[in-house]
Amino acid sequence: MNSLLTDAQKAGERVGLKSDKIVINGGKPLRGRVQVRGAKNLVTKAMVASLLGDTPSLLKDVPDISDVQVVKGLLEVHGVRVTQPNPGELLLDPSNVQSAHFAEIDAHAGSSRIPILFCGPLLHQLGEAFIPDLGGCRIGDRPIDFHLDALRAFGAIVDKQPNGIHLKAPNGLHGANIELPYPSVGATEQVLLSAVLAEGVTELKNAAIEPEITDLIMVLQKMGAIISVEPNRVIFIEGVDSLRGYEHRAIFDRNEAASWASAALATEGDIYVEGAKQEELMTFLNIFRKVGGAFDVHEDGIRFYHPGGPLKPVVIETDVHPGFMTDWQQPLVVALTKAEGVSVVHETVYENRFGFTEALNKMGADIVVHKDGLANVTRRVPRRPLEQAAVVTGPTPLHGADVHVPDLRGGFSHLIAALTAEGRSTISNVGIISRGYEHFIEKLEQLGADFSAEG
Ligand SMILES: CC(=O)N[C@H]1[C@@H](OP(=O)(O)OP(=O)(O)OC[C@H]2O[C@@H](n3ccc(=O)[nH]c3=O)[C@H](O)[C@@H]2O)O[C@H](CO)[C@@H](O)[C@@H]1O
Ligand SMILES: C=C(OP(=O)(O)O)C(=O)O
Repeated sequence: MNSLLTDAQKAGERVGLKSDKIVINGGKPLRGRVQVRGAKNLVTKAMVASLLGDTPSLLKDVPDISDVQVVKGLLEVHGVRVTQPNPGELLLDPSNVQSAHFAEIDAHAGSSRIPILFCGPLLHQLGEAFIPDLGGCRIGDRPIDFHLDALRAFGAIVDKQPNGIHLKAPNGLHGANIELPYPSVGATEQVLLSAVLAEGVTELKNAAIEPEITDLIMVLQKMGAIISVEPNRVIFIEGVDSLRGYEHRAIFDRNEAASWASAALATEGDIYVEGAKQEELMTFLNIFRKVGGAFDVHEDGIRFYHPGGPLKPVVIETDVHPGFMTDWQQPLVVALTKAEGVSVVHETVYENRFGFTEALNKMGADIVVHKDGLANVTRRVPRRPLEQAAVVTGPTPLHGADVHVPDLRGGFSHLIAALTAEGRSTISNVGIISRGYEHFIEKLEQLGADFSAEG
């Protein structure tokens, strides 16, 4: 891959995106059907889990997104044979797992945060691991201290190097008692992927319990792991001697589903999201309804639509599951610019996740970001020192503008904003969107959007 390309161009190139820029003529409601497949936030981790087995794994409903390609490349440099028996399926054969050179690993690390999850499996298989500096969305510092503390507790020796970290486990990994300072998704996955083959029992307190974590636990249980999820965010893992491959259909991408739902509402449209399920979206659906959106739950998907009438302002606090997911707020904020009154979004998970609002303001929105958050005595989520709040005053009609995608969800919100705006918008750096939205250009076409992808 050409090293002069930007991260967004590289991400787009991995899935065959023809252009890093699209021009949208807004003002047309999105109507039609789209399909969501496996969740980026599960599929990539299940791919890493295949490293732990001694027979091949078969993963189904794998979306064609660039983060999947990044993890595929990383597995391949470590000797895993990755093939596609049928569209949307990956067969992952770990029978020849081997060490890779740092430069090779670094070249494949891409814009994803998944490389950090290779630590436990590689330590089990090879006794050492090189992990390059991480990509992923730039939405805060995104430290990896919980990951490294957990790995040290298992007995790993961590050596920080200029471009990444090197880990060794000369005496293998041993079960540990770990309490996370915050229910981090990634750190919980790190513990799961390390503990399943560690000697002895691991007790993890303050674990994340997102649906994608439950799905990963199901994958690991299919492989032969013994994991029990207890009340109050406690997980026990009894280490076993070996694991086999799994066959698994990935949980649907609830973040993509919520994004299309927000697109339907903001554009005053009607989108049937095939593959969306109610249970994992319950918190989103409540807020969607409070804002004025309508939905019908069906067996094979959910229809999201604007039923007419004015949209209403809401107060949202993003949170860990079962709270309002931080990845849902950006697309929904576009609909909030159309609500009659003042909405507030408290972002409590990341310290810098309102970068996308600048572009919305350029398009005519009235969004004020309070960098130190806002006091609110009636709130549900305990206040975190890092949080910010966005105050969205509506309704403000949006007009076309030239904007640059800052991150994955922010990028999708830019697409929606441009689709609702009066006139023409040029959106650059759209390759980032292909990190997590499968075939989004084709889906926009299916929904009748008026746009062209420029070279
Ligand atoms: C690939 C993937 O699954 N990404 C998701 C995952 O990210 P990711 O797993 O990176 O998110 P975490 O849950 O770990 O992060 C939550 C918070 O914990 C902090 N933290 C995390 C680890 C650590 O070692 N130290 C630390 O301070 C982070 O900076 C952040 O403030 O969960 C997030 C929260 O649901 C989602 O927004 C991302 O879409
Ligand atoms: C923050 C996100 O992803 P990642 O953790 O992969 O950067 C996201 O999916 O919105």
